[in-house]
Amino acid sequence: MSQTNGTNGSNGSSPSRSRRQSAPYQSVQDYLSNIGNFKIIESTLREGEQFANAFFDTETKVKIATALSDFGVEYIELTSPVASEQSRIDCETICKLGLKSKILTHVRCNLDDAKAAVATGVDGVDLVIGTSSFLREHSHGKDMEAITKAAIEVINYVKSQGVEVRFSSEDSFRSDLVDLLSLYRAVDAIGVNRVGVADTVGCATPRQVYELVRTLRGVVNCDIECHFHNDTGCAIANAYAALEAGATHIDTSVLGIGERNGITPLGGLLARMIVSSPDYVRSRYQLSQLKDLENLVAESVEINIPFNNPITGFCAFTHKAGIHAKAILNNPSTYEILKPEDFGLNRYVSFTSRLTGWNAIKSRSEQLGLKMTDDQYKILTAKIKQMADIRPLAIDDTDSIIRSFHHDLENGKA
Ligand SMILES: CC(C)(COP(=O)(O)OP(=O)(O)OC[C@H]1O[C@@H](n2cnc3c(N)ncnc32)[C@H](O)[C@@H]1OP(=O)(O)O)[C@@H](O)C(=O)NCCC(=O)NCCS
Ligand SMILES: O=C(O)CC[C@@](O)(CC(=O)O)C(=O)O
Ligand SMILES: [Zn+2]
Repeated sequence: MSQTNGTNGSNGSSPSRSRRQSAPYQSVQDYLSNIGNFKIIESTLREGEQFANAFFDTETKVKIATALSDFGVEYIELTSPVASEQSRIDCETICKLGLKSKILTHVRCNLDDAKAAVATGVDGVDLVIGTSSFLREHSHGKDMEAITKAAIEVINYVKSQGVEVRFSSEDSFRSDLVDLLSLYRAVDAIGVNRVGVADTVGCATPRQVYELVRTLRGVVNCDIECHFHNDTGCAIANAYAALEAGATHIDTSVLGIGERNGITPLGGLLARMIVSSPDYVRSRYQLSQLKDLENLVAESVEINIPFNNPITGFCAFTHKAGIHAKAILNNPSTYEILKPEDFGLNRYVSFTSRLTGWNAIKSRSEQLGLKMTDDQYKILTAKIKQMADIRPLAIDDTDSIIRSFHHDLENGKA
């Protein structure tokens, strides 16, 4: 595959014109929308530890937390200190690193857990309690009145310790809306910093998310955090819909790792957001570190990065079909909404298949320093297609065909 630097084909159009071209379906922004002003609560070290393959020793947690902070996420959420003695020690260790990101830990909504959380030295405590009938009946057994009472008691305690506090309702999308709004209103009234909406089972659609968050935005004054599981493949779209509706914070994990098939992935969310809010995303996050960050986490939990991962999947910036290749070589925006250079990556134009066209072969020949006429490139392309019809060609194979064709031309044999 040949690499292009993405600089050819610039059309030199005015900023407003190119903005229109890059986002043709963007409408005038809704006044509620936070797509250009959101914060990331990075939960690889909490939700991510719930991923089936995850085992993070202290050294790995420190490496991941440091990499996340260097990347620029605003918050890092850690496993509850009551989960185990090592979890508690690790939480204290990470708090003492002096990272740029604020450190949070995630605990059940009870006083004992909250005291253990505050004692670790975190900047904030994320409280959670299930509000759906499923969880009220089968998880903790509390009714809405008892949940509200516990929430108020625990939030007041955390606030009294001078620590930021968030209150989230687990399984929000299968909870009664009136119950939910009354609970959020009650915690907002006592000064909670954020309320959290959680699609715990991944059942919500973007439209449902938009409607719930927009309604909630009218009920509370505090920030709104959203957490989306990916069971039905909507986790990134739901995060986007939440921001459009006025959510302020989105939970992510690197590669989306978490309970079952996980949550909104950090890279996937940024792929979505950089298209909508390029200046905001480029100014806040060290995008060229994304690949290393994903590799670090992938190695830690012993998985491969999926081929179709946004941004870092091995073929995310590979263009194969001849029609695409020609246009990409003229102007990368023809078939790319993301710019690989934003992430310190390169694009590749394939020139080794039966789908290859002569423009790609011309480009590759020129990279090899071999000049021919357009008609000669076309004959050469036909030969490559003939070979590629028989078996997949490697780059070296194709380069050899190009070189030998050119050599024959020079020697009057072709
Ligand atoms: C938290 C933890 C230490 C509790 O362990 P445990 O006492 O052995 O209890 P179990 O895990 O079997 O059951 C969960 C308990 O939490 C209670 N609970 C569940 N959600 C709760 C909530 N949001 N607020 C308060 N209590 C809650 C349940 O009622 C149950 O209590 P029980 O002892 O009366 O049965 C353990 O589950 C753990 O290490 N968890 C890791 C963190 C985690 O589960 N995170 C998921 C995200 S919420
Ligand atoms: O604190 C939140 O907002 C989300 C919490 C949680 O991750 C809890 C869980 O593991 O079930 C969820 O998905 O509901
Ligand atoms: Zn979750």
